[in-house]
Amino acid sequence: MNAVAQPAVAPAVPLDLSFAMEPPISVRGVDKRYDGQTVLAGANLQLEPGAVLGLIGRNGAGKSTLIRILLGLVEPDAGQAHIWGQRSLMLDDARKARLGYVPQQPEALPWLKVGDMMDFIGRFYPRWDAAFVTATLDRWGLPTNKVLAKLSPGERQRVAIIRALAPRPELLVLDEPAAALDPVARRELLREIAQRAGESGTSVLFSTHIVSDLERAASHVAFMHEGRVVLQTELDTLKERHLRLRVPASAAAQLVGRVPGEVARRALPDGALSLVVVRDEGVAWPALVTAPGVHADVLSLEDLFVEVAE
Ligand SMILES: Nc1ncnc2c1ncn2[C@@H]1O[C@H](COP(=O)(O)OP(=O)(O)OP(=O)(O)O)[C@@H](O)[C@H]1O
Repeated sequence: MNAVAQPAVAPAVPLDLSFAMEPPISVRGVDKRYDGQTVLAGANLQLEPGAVLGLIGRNGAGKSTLIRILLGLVEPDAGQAHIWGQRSLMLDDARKARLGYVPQQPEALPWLKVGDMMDFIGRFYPRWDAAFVTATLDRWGLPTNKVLAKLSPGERQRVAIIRALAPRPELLVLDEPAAALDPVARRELLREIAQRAGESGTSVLFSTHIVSDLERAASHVAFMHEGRVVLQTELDTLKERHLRLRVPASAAAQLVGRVPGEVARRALPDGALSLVVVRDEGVAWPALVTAPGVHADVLSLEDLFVEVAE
């Protein structure tokens, strides 16, 4: 009898859930310089199990670099990044198998047809959901018989998203997943992310500069500015815990040092100050909030982004 060639199937990853209690992502005091330029300066980030964390920041703020460091693809100059309690540079197979990543510009295996690439990659993942791949390629109108290199950037990004979701990851990291997507595709993606987090408890980190995407999908938001995460907060309590204060020039001149809970400060043309302050749950606002002439207002997510990123 002729031996029939069988596809090489990766051995099943032993089920080790001992790390499930650890935070999916923990980044502490990470520094990175490129060619003498400081890109990350003491960046911290924490993702709790089941949370959907949107990482927002302007172009060049350091989001992709932080993501690459936390995945162990780039070595930091200082500080530590951990995935489920293990150093990102030394991730074991059990953790890698439960991690999905969509890079900003997916470029892997461009010579393969979409369907062949999915079949090939699927062999490496014990929990690969082939039915999800077929159904989602069809639902998102993606051709299985087209070579990846011939897809549009948006189509390639959607293929990369399906590829990252198919192994049913418990941690999903997406670097600007919506950048090349049209508004309809963006909504579909955000719905998929929110559904995964809600139904399967998948923890998600995605970077973006689109505030409305955060409002649709995220439970938490981290603002990145000039290489640091300047603020990380829950979206539901954002409005109760943050205030913008307009401090008139006369009072601003007497302000010595930082105000308790201060997260951003901007000098206004007339000598007044615009301050953003945060308070912990159950803690009173600083006295400055009710000082004569000080005007306090509640911030929208977009206001807060503008205040911390200016
Ligand atoms: N490999 C590299 N070599 C040199 N400089 C780099 C490298 N990677 C990133 N940088 C620089 O680091 C800075 C931060 O880049 P990064 O891609 O992390 O920012 P970002 O917040 O993701 O930006 P964007 O929103 O535009 O994608 C930029 O000034 C960039 O030029």
